[in-house]
Amino acid sequence: MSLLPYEISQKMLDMLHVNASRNENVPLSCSLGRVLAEDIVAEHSDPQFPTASMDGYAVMHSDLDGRSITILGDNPAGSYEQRTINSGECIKTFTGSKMPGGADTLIQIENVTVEDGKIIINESVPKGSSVRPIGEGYRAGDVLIKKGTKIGFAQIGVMAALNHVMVKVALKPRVAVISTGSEILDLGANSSNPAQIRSSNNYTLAALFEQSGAEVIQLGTVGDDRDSIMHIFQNALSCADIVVSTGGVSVGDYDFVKDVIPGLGAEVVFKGVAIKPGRHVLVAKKEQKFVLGLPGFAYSSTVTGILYALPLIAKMLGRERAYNIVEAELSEDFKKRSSFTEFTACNVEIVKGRYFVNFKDKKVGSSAILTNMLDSSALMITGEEDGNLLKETRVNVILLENF
Ligand SMILES: Nc1nc2c(c(=O)[nH]1)N[C@H]1C(S)=C(S)[C@@H](COP(=O)(O)OP(=O)(O)OC[C@H]3O[C@@H](n4cnc5c(N)ncnc54)[C@H](O)[C@@H]3O)O[C@H]1N2
Ligand code: MOO
Repeated sequence: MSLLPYEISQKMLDMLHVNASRNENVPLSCSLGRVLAEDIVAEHSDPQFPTASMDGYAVMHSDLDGRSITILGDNPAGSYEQRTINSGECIKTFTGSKMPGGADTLIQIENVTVEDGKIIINESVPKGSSVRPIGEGYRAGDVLIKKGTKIGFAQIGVMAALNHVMVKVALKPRVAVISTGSEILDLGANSSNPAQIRSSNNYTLAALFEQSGAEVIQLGTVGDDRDSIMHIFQNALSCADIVVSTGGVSVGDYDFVKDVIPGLGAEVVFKGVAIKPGRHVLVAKKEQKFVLGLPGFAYSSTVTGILYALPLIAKMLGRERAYNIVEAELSEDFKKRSSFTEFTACNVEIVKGRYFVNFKDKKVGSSAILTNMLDSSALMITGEEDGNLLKETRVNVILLENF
């Protein structure tokens, strides 16, 4: 079986045309975790007027020379103060109030004594003190949040401040997930013999895709039966943008998925990539939809889900990239196991702003070991040309948080 180099498989994936223009309007309060389908531009500056940031007296700084200053009255927050002060005058002004015209400084209540309708300055403050200038936060016309951004708490707050009651977000791509294999038992199903294996792949992948912004259609498990597999794939294709299956793509007598996918009328983009784990991965396209046949092993299916499904989901959402790759330094020697591009579960530590990689408690074995991805794990990438690597070598790692 000839295997495609990893870099070429990624280029081919990247060249696939993906429909990235579908969007909907949702209430701001329902938009957490969704992906913005438009730039958020400030319609006004923040603040729109010079605004007090302390409770005190709005004054002319040149008056703070020890003289007493006459209080004209109160200016509570929210009132549209129209008065202008002249030299020798002040207005009691509160945190959040628009500053009166003529005032350039706010002297706090704690710094003055009030006597006979006047303030006496006990301790002066610098010019402009406790006044938020126009545009302190942003100016009208500033692009505050870019299209393609995943909405988090800060984005929600900024959009609320701009009175975005509704938000235009990318439609969630629909991803159907299927586990194949006669030996696998779906969650909660009774076991009839100890050789059966509890299915984890369809749940791992569903969680991974949901975390990446997709809507998941969980289709459970199907046995190694050509007709049943064909039937479940046809159903999946009728309702999903991407169909992702695990198992049945290698060379065994019961590996039917690799034959069923072309039988669906899907065009195989590639099958077999020089990666470890996941060399049997199959990517196919049918019109605007995609079918991914991932290998059955739990670690292989998760890694190939990250490498081949997440970029499609990200593109459909209009996001720039599916995951973050950072440069890190090996804290220990690393033994490469194959001549393929390898994705090795590792621990990532941040020390003084730099990433370091170690393999403490990571087991070396088959591609079934999903527990290697627990804790603060990442995937270290070593290329086809790499051999064993010495401590302190710089490597690239895929961070597995914040998809
Ligand atoms: N003669 C060869 N044998 C194998 C080759 C090969 O090239 N020649 N490739 C090996 C590699 S590498 C992989 S990866 C697997 C991939 O095989 P399949 O995709 O056909 O997967 P299965 O055989 O169906 O399952 C493999 C393994 O994973 C377990 N599994 C399956 N589904 C689930 C699930 N939903 N949850 C948890 N675990 C699952 C399954 O029980 C098997 O143990 O083929 C190698 N063989
Ligand atoms: O393709 Mo397999 O995933 O190398 O174990």
